[in-house]
Amino acid sequence: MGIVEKIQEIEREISRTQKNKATEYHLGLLKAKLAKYRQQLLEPASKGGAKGEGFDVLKSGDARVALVGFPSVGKSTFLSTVTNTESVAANYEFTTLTCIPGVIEYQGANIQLLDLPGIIEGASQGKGRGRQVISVAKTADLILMMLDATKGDVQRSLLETELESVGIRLNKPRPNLYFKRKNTGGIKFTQTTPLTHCNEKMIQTILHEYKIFNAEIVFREDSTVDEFIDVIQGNQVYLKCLYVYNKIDQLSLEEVDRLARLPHSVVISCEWNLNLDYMIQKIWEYLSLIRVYTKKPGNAPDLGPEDGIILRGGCTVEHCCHALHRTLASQFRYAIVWGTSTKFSPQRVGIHHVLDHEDVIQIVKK
Ligand SMILES: Nc1nc2c(ncn2[C@@H]2O[C@H](COP(=O)(O)OP(=O)(O)OP(=O)(O)O)[C@@H](O)[C@H]2O)c(=O)[nH]1
Ligand SMILES: [K+]
Ligand SMILES: [Mg+2]
Repeated sequence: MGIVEKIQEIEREISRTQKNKATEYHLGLLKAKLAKYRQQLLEPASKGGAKGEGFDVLKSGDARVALVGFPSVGKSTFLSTVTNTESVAANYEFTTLTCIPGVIEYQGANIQLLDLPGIIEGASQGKGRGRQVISVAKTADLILMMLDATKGDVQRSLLETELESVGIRLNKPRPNLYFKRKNTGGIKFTQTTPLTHCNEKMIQTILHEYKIFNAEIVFREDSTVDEFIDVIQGNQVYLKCLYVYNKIDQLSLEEVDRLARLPHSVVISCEWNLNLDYMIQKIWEYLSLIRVYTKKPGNAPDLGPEDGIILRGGCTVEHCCHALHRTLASQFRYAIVWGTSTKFSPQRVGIHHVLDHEDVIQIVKK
Protein backbone atom coordinates (compact mmCIF):
# COMPACT_ATOMS: atom_id res chain seq x y z
CA MET A 1 0.00 0.00 0.00
CA GLY A 2 1.32 3.45 -0.88
CA ILE A 3 1.61 6.30 1.59
CA VAL A 4 -1.31 8.17 0.09
CA GLU A 5 -3.61 5.19 0.65
CA LYS A 6 -2.26 4.69 4.16
CA ILE A 7 -3.09 8.32 4.91
CA GLN A 8 -6.58 7.96 3.49
CA GLU A 9 -7.14 4.80 5.51
CA ILE A 10 -6.06 6.47 8.75
CA GLU A 11 -8.22 9.50 7.99
CA ARG A 12 -11.19 7.18 7.41
CA GLU A 13 -10.49 5.36 10.64
CA ILE A 14 -10.25 8.61 12.59
CA SER A 15 -13.56 9.82 11.24
CA ARG A 16 -15.16 6.42 12.05
CA THR A 17 -13.85 6.38 15.60
CA GLN A 18 -16.04 7.94 18.28
CA LYS A 19 -14.23 10.37 20.54
CA ASN A 20 -14.37 9.24 24.17
CA LYS A 21 -12.13 8.27 27.08
CA ALA A 22 -11.72 4.71 25.84
CA THR A 23 -10.61 5.68 22.32
CA GLU A 24 -8.43 8.63 23.37
CA TYR A 25 -5.19 6.67 23.21
CA HIS A 26 -6.01 4.94 19.95
CA LEU A 27 -6.97 8.24 18.30
CA GLY A 28 -3.78 9.84 19.52
CA LEU A 29 -1.79 7.03 17.97
CA LEU A 30 -3.66 7.34 14.68
CA LYS A 31 -3.02 11.07 14.59
CA ALA A 32 0.67 10.54 15.24
CA LYS A 33 0.81 7.97 12.42
CA LEU A 34 -1.04 10.36 10.16
CA ALA A 35 1.38 13.17 10.95
CA LYS A 36 4.32 10.84 10.30
CA TYR A 37 3.03 9.74 6.91
CA ARG A 38 2.17 13.29 5.93
CA GLN A 39 5.68 14.33 6.85
CA GLN A 40 7.10 11.49 4.73
CA LEU A 41 5.10 12.66 1.75
CA LEU A 42 6.41 16.17 2.16
CA GLU A 43 10.02 15.09 2.52
CA PRO A 44 12.16 15.53 -0.55
CA ALA A 45 13.57 12.71 -2.66
CA SER A 46 13.94 8.95 -2.18
CA LYS A 47 11.24 8.01 0.33
CA GLY A 48 7.45 8.14 0.02
CA GLY A 49 5.92 9.93 -2.87
CA ALA A 50 9.13 10.82 -4.65
CA LYS A 51 7.85 9.16 -7.79
CA GLY A 52 4.79 11.32 -7.69
CA GLU A 53 2.46 9.10 -5.73
CA GLY A 54 -0.99 10.66 -5.79
CA PHE A 55 -0.16 12.79 -8.82
CA ASP A 56 -0.90 10.38 -11.66
CA VAL A 57 -4.19 11.92 -12.72
CA LEU A 58 -5.25 11.15 -16.28
CA LYS A 59 -5.87 14.01 -18.65
CA SER A 60 -9.53 14.30 -19.50
CA GLY A 61 -11.94 16.79 -20.99
CA ASP A 62 -11.19 19.57 -23.45
CA ALA A 63 -8.36 21.27 -21.53
CA ARG A 64 -6.38 21.05 -18.32
CA VAL A 65 -5.97 23.86 -15.78
CA ALA A 66 -3.68 23.61 -12.75
CA LEU A 67 -3.95 25.51 -9.45
CA VAL A 68 -0.51 26.53 -8.25
CA GLY A 69 0.20 28.61 -5.17
CA PHE A 70 1.53 28.86 -1.66
CA PRO A 71 -0.25 26.85 1.06
CA SER A 72 -3.60 28.10 2.34
CA VAL A 73 -4.28 30.67 -0.38
CA GLY A 74 -7.63 28.97 -1.09
CA LYS A 75 -6.89 26.54 -3.95
CA SER A 76 -9.05 23.75 -2.54
CA THR A 77 -11.82 26.15 -1.58
CA PHE A 78 -11.86 27.32 -5.19
CA LEU A 79 -12.05 23.78 -6.61
CA SER A 80 -14.86 22.86 -4.24
CA THR A 81 -16.76 26.01 -5.17
CA VAL A 82 -16.60 25.82 -8.96
CA THR A 83 -16.71 22.02 -9.51
CA ASN A 84 -18.78 19.15 -8.11
CA THR A 85 -15.67 17.73 -6.47
CA GLU A 86 -14.96 18.33 -2.82
CA SER A 87 -11.35 19.00 -1.90
CA VAL A 88 -10.71 19.43 1.82
CA ALA A 89 -9.94 23.02 2.82
CA ALA A 90 -8.68 24.12 6.22
CA ASN A 91 -6.76 26.92 7.84
CA TYR A 92 -3.51 24.97 8.22
CA GLU A 93 -0.77 24.63 5.58
CA PHE A 94 -0.46 21.54 3.39
CA THR A 95 -4.04 20.44 3.83
CA THR A 96 -3.89 19.08 0.29
CA LEU A 97 -1.18 16.48 -0.32
CA THR A 98 -2.09 15.01 -3.70
CA CYS A 99 -3.54 16.07 -7.01
CA ILE A 100 -7.34 16.36 -6.87
CA PRO A 101 -9.13 16.66 -10.23
CA GLY A 102 -12.48 18.38 -10.72
CA VAL A 103 -14.42 19.49 -13.79
CA ILE A 104 -15.61 22.97 -14.70
CA GLU A 105 -18.49 22.86 -17.16
CA TYR A 106 -18.64 25.97 -19.28
CA GLN A 107 -20.00 26.70 -22.77
CA GLY A 108 -20.49 22.96 -23.25
CA ALA A 109 -16.80 22.29 -22.54
CA ASN A 110 -15.42 20.09 -19.78
CA ILE A 111 -12.37 21.78 -18.34
CA GLN A 112 -10.28 19.64 -16.03
CA LEU A 113 -9.26 21.63 -12.95
CA LEU A 114 -6.45 20.24 -10.79
CA ASP A 115 -6.10 21.13 -7.14
CA LEU A 116 -2.50 20.65 -5.99
CA PRO A 117 -0.53 20.85 -2.75
CA GLY A 118 0.81 24.25 -1.84
CA ILE A 119 4.35 24.96 -2.97
CA ILE A 120 6.93 26.94 -1.09
CA GLU A 121 10.22 28.63 -1.79
CA GLY A 122 12.69 25.95 -2.84
CA ALA A 123 9.94 23.83 -4.40
CA SER A 124 11.98 23.39 -7.56
CA GLN A 125 14.80 21.87 -5.49
CA GLY A 126 12.37 19.36 -4.07
CA LYS A 127 11.10 21.13 -0.97
CA GLY A 128 7.69 19.85 0.07
CA ARG A 129 6.02 18.16 -2.85
CA GLY A 130 7.29 20.91 -5.12
CA ARG A 131 8.77 18.68 -7.81
CA GLN A 132 5.58 16.72 -8.26
CA VAL A 133 3.48 19.86 -8.33
CA ILE A 134 5.74 21.41 -10.94
CA SER A 135 5.69 18.36 -13.18
CA VAL A 136 1.89 18.32 -13.12
CA ALA A 137 1.83 22.07 -13.79
CA LYS A 138 3.93 21.46 -16.91
CA THR A 139 1.19 19.25 -18.36
CA ALA A 140 -1.47 21.96 -18.04
CA ASP A 141 -2.82 24.21 -20.77
CA LEU A 142 -3.24 27.04 -18.28
CA ILE A 143 -1.80 27.81 -14.85
CA LEU A 144 -3.93 29.54 -12.27
CA MET A 145 -1.43 31.10 -9.94
CA MET A 146 -3.49 31.62 -6.83
CA LEU A 147 -2.30 34.31 -4.47
CA ASP A 148 -3.50 35.51 -1.09
CA ALA A 149 -4.51 39.09 -1.84
CA THR A 150 -3.65 40.13 1.70
CA LYS A 151 -0.05 38.94 1.46
CA GLY A 152 1.74 41.44 -0.76
CA ASP A 153 3.45 41.22 -4.14
CA VAL A 154 6.56 39.30 -3.08
CA GLN A 155 4.78 35.91 -3.10
CA ARG A 156 4.06 36.32 -6.76
CA SER A 157 7.68 36.94 -7.74
CA LEU A 158 8.87 34.09 -5.50
CA LEU A 159 6.57 31.67 -7.30
CA GLU A 160 7.52 33.01 -10.70
CA THR A 161 11.19 32.47 -9.87
CA GLU A 162 10.49 28.88 -8.82
CA LEU A 163 8.67 28.15 -12.06
CA GLU A 164 11.22 30.01 -14.20
CA SER A 165 14.02 27.95 -12.69
CA VAL A 166 12.47 24.72 -13.94
CA GLY A 167 11.90 26.02 -17.43
CA ILE A 168 8.29 27.14 -17.19
CA ARG A 169 7.76 30.36 -19.13
CA LEU A 170 4.58 32.21 -18.25
CA ASN A 171 2.62 34.28 -20.75
CA LYS A 172 5.60 34.41 -23.08
CA PRO A 173 5.48 33.39 -26.70
CA ARG A 174 7.85 30.67 -27.87
CA PRO A 175 10.88 32.51 -29.36
CA ASN A 176 10.63 32.69 -33.14
CA LEU A 177 14.08 31.30 -33.69
CA TYR A 178 15.26 28.33 -35.72
CA PHE A 179 18.02 26.20 -34.25
CA LYS A 180 19.21 22.84 -35.53
CA ARG A 181 22.30 20.88 -34.58
CA LYS A 182 24.28 19.46 -37.50
CA ASN A 183 27.10 16.96 -37.86
CA THR A 184 29.28 19.10 -40.10
CA GLY A 185 29.41 22.51 -41.74
CA GLY A 186 30.24 24.76 -38.78
CA ILE A 187 27.93 27.42 -37.44
CA LYS A 188 25.58 28.83 -40.07
CA PHE A 189 24.00 32.01 -38.78
CA THR A 190 21.25 33.98 -40.51
CA GLN A 191 19.09 36.87 -39.36
CA THR A 192 15.98 38.15 -41.08
CA THR A 193 15.63 41.22 -38.88
CA PRO A 194 17.96 43.71 -37.11
CA LEU A 195 19.17 42.41 -33.72
CA THR A 196 19.71 44.60 -30.67
CA HIS A 197 20.43 41.93 -28.02
CA CYS A 198 22.46 39.28 -29.86
CA ASN A 199 25.10 39.21 -32.55
CA GLU A 200 26.91 36.44 -34.40
CA LYS A 201 29.96 36.54 -32.13
CA MET A 202 27.91 36.26 -28.98
CA ILE A 203 25.98 33.36 -30.45
CA GLN A 204 29.23 31.59 -31.37
CA THR A 205 30.50 32.06 -27.82
CA ILE A 206 27.32 30.68 -26.27
CA LEU A 207 27.30 27.71 -28.63
CA HIS A 208 30.93 26.90 -27.82
CA GLU A 209 29.99 26.94 -24.15
CA TYR A 210 27.54 24.17 -25.03
CA LYS A 211 30.25 22.45 -27.11
CA ILE A 212 28.16 22.94 -30.23
CA PHE A 213 30.33 23.55 -33.31
CA ASN A 214 27.94 22.63 -36.10
CA ALA A 215 24.48 24.12 -36.24
CA GLU A 216 22.07 26.19 -38.27
CA ILE A 217 20.52 29.23 -36.60
CA VAL A 218 17.96 31.66 -37.97
CA PHE A 219 16.89 34.67 -35.90
CA ARG A 220 13.47 35.72 -37.20
CA GLU A 221 12.89 38.36 -34.51
CA ASP A 222 14.92 40.46 -32.08
CA SER A 223 15.39 37.65 -29.52
CA THR A 224 17.30 38.08 -26.27
CA VAL A 225 20.25 35.99 -25.07
CA ASP A 226 17.96 34.28 -22.56
CA GLU A 227 15.56 33.33 -25.32
CA PHE A 228 18.39 31.96 -27.44
CA ILE A 229 19.63 29.87 -24.49
CA ASP A 230 16.09 28.61 -23.92
CA VAL A 231 15.98 27.37 -27.50
CA ILE A 232 19.35 25.59 -27.21
CA GLN A 233 18.24 23.94 -23.96
CA GLY A 234 15.02 23.00 -25.68
CA ASN A 235 13.13 21.83 -22.59
CA GLN A 236 11.07 24.91 -21.86
CA VAL A 237 7.33 24.89 -21.54
CA TYR A 238 5.44 27.99 -22.60
CA LEU A 239 2.24 28.31 -20.60
CA LYS A 240 -0.54 30.78 -20.23
CA CYS A 241 -0.99 31.99 -16.67
CA LEU A 242 -3.75 33.85 -14.86
CA TYR A 243 -2.82 35.47 -11.55
CA VAL A 244 -5.76 34.94 -9.23
CA TYR A 245 -5.90 37.15 -6.15
CA ASN A 246 -8.18 35.42 -3.66
CA LYS A 247 -9.59 36.65 -0.32
CA ILE A 248 -10.41 40.15 -1.56
CA ASP A 249 -13.11 40.19 1.12
CA GLN A 250 -10.23 41.17 3.42
CA LEU A 251 -9.10 44.19 1.37
CA SER A 252 -10.04 47.82 0.90
CA LEU A 253 -11.73 48.74 -2.35
CA GLU A 254 -8.67 50.76 -3.44
CA GLU A 255 -6.38 47.76 -3.02
CA VAL A 256 -8.79 45.45 -4.86
CA ASP A 257 -8.91 47.96 -7.67
CA ARG A 258 -5.12 48.11 -7.88
CA LEU A 259 -4.76 44.31 -8.10
CA ALA A 260 -7.55 43.99 -10.64
CA ARG A 261 -5.67 46.32 -12.99
CA LEU A 262 -2.47 44.27 -13.04
CA PRO A 263 -1.87 42.39 -16.30
CA HIS A 264 -3.22 38.83 -16.53
CA SER A 265 -4.89 39.22 -13.13
CA VAL A 266 -8.29 38.43 -11.67
CA VAL A 267 -9.50 39.27 -8.18
CA ILE A 268 -11.92 36.93 -6.38
CA SER A 269 -13.26 35.83 -3.06
CA CYS A 270 -14.16 32.16 -2.80
CA GLU A 271 -15.68 32.76 0.60
CA TRP A 272 -18.01 35.53 -0.53
CA ASN A 273 -18.50 34.16 -4.03
CA LEU A 274 -17.18 37.35 -5.60
CA ASN A 275 -16.23 37.52 -9.28
CA LEU A 276 -16.13 33.73 -9.75
CA ASP A 277 -18.27 33.81 -12.92
CA TYR A 278 -15.95 36.38 -14.44
CA MET A 279 -12.98 34.24 -13.49
CA ILE A 280 -14.41 31.18 -15.30
CA GLN A 281 -15.02 33.37 -18.32
CA LYS A 282 -11.35 34.42 -18.15
CA ILE A 283 -10.24 30.79 -17.96
CA TRP A 284 -12.19 30.04 -21.12
CA GLU A 285 -10.67 33.09 -22.81
CA TYR A 286 -7.11 32.17 -21.80
CA LEU A 287 -7.58 28.59 -22.98
CA SER A 288 -8.77 30.06 -26.29
CA LEU A 289 -11.32 27.32 -26.72
CA ILE A 290 -14.04 27.71 -29.32
CA ARG A 291 -17.35 25.93 -29.87
CA VAL A 292 -18.35 25.00 -33.40
CA TYR A 293 -21.76 23.64 -34.41
CA THR A 294 -22.23 21.13 -37.17
CA LYS A 295 -25.16 21.00 -39.52
CA LYS A 296 -26.52 18.43 -41.93
CA PRO A 297 -27.73 19.53 -45.41
CA GLY A 298 -31.38 20.64 -45.30
CA ASN A 299 -31.48 20.62 -41.47
CA ALA A 300 -31.10 23.51 -39.08
CA PRO A 301 -28.06 23.18 -36.80
CA ASP A 302 -28.59 22.13 -33.19
CA LEU A 303 -27.55 25.11 -31.11
CA GLY A 304 -28.44 23.81 -27.65
CA PRO A 305 -26.12 24.12 -24.66
CA GLU A 306 -24.93 20.52 -25.12
CA ASP A 307 -24.49 20.70 -28.90
CA GLY A 308 -21.45 21.50 -30.91
CA ILE A 309 -17.85 20.45 -30.48
CA ILE A 310 -15.07 22.12 -28.51
CA LEU A 311 -11.90 22.97 -30.41
CA ARG A 312 -8.75 24.95 -29.77
CA GLY A 313 -8.72 28.52 -31.02
CA GLY A 314 -6.92 28.93 -34.33
CA CYS A 315 -7.94 25.49 -35.51
CA THR A 316 -8.85 24.73 -39.10
CA VAL A 317 -11.64 22.87 -40.85
CA GLU A 318 -9.20 19.96 -41.03
CA HIS A 319 -8.88 19.83 -37.21
CA CYS A 320 -12.65 19.96 -37.04
CA CYS A 321 -12.93 16.97 -39.43
CA HIS A 322 -10.52 14.97 -37.29
CA ALA A 323 -12.51 15.82 -34.18
CA LEU A 324 -15.73 14.62 -35.83
CA HIS A 325 -14.57 11.40 -37.41
CA ARG A 326 -11.30 9.61 -38.09
CA THR A 327 -11.81 9.30 -41.84
CA LEU A 328 -13.69 12.51 -42.55
CA ALA A 329 -10.68 14.60 -43.58
CA SER A 330 -9.77 12.13 -46.34
CA GLN A 331 -13.30 12.28 -47.78
CA PHE A 332 -13.50 16.07 -47.55
CA ARG A 333 -14.58 18.02 -50.63
CA TYR A 334 -15.51 21.42 -49.23
CA ALA A 335 -17.32 22.97 -46.29
CA ILE A 336 -19.99 25.62 -45.94
CA VAL A 337 -19.52 27.95 -42.97
CA TRP A 338 -21.85 30.43 -41.28
CA GLY A 339 -20.33 32.76 -38.71
CA THR A 340 -17.67 35.35 -38.02
CA SER A 341 -14.75 33.48 -39.60
CA THR A 342 -16.03 34.14 -43.13
CA LYS A 343 -16.61 37.28 -45.13
CA PHE A 344 -20.03 36.11 -46.26
CA SER A 345 -22.48 33.89 -44.42
CA PRO A 346 -22.66 31.22 -45.63
CA GLN A 347 -19.41 30.81 -47.50
CA ARG A 348 -17.79 27.85 -49.16
CA VAL A 349 -14.34 27.16 -47.67
CA GLY A 350 -11.44 24.73 -48.06
CA ILE A 351 -9.83 22.44 -45.52
CA HIS A 352 -7.31 25.05 -44.28
CA HIS A 353 -9.92 27.65 -43.35
CA VAL A 354 -9.55 28.81 -39.73
CA LEU A 355 -12.74 28.62 -37.65
CA ASP A 356 -14.15 31.05 -35.07
CA HIS A 357 -16.15 30.60 -31.89
CA GLU A 358 -19.81 29.76 -32.65
CA ASP A 359 -19.31 29.09 -36.34
CA VAL A 360 -21.72 26.65 -37.96
CA ILE A 361 -20.15 24.20 -40.40
CA GLN A 362 -21.56 21.80 -42.97
CA ILE A 363 -19.06 19.37 -44.47
CA VAL A 364 -19.55 18.11 -48.02
CA LYS A 365 -17.85 14.81 -48.80
CA LYS A 366 -16.40 13.52 -52.05
N1 LIG B 1 -11.29 35.30 3.98
C1 LIG B 1 -11.23 34.33 3.08
N2 LIG B 1 -10.76 33.12 3.42
C2 LIG B 1 -10.70 32.17 2.46
C3 LIG B 1 -11.14 32.40 1.12
N3 LIG B 1 -10.95 31.27 0.42
C4 LIG B 1 -10.44 30.36 1.27
N4 LIG B 1 -10.29 30.90 2.51
C5 LIG B 1 -9.78 30.22 3.72
O1 LIG B 1 -8.38 29.99 3.59
C6 LIG B 1 -8.01 28.80 4.27
C7 LIG B 1 -7.21 27.90 3.36
O2 LIG B 1 -8.03 27.42 2.33
P1 LIG B 1 -7.65 26.14 1.47
O3 LIG B 1 -8.68 26.03 0.40
O4 LIG B 1 -7.45 24.96 2.36
O5 LIG B 1 -6.25 26.59 0.87
P2 LIG B 1 -5.25 25.72 -0.04
O6 LIG B 1 -4.57 26.72 -0.91
O7 LIG B 1 -5.96 24.61 -0.68
O8 LIG B 1 -4.23 25.19 1.07
P3 LIG B 1 -3.21 23.91 1.00
O9 LIG B 1 -3.94 22.74 0.47
O10 LIG B 1 -2.83 23.75 2.43
O11 LIG B 1 -2.08 24.35 0.14
C8 LIG B 1 -9.30 28.15 4.75
O12 LIG B 1 -9.46 28.45 6.12
C9 LIG B 1 -10.37 28.84 3.91
O13 LIG B 1 -11.62 28.90 4.58
C10 LIG B 1 -11.64 33.71 0.80
O14 LIG B 1 -12.04 34.02 -0.31
N5 LIG B 1 -11.65 34.62 1.82
K1 LIG C 1 -4.93 24.95 3.76
MG1 LIG D 1 -5.60 22.62 -0.61
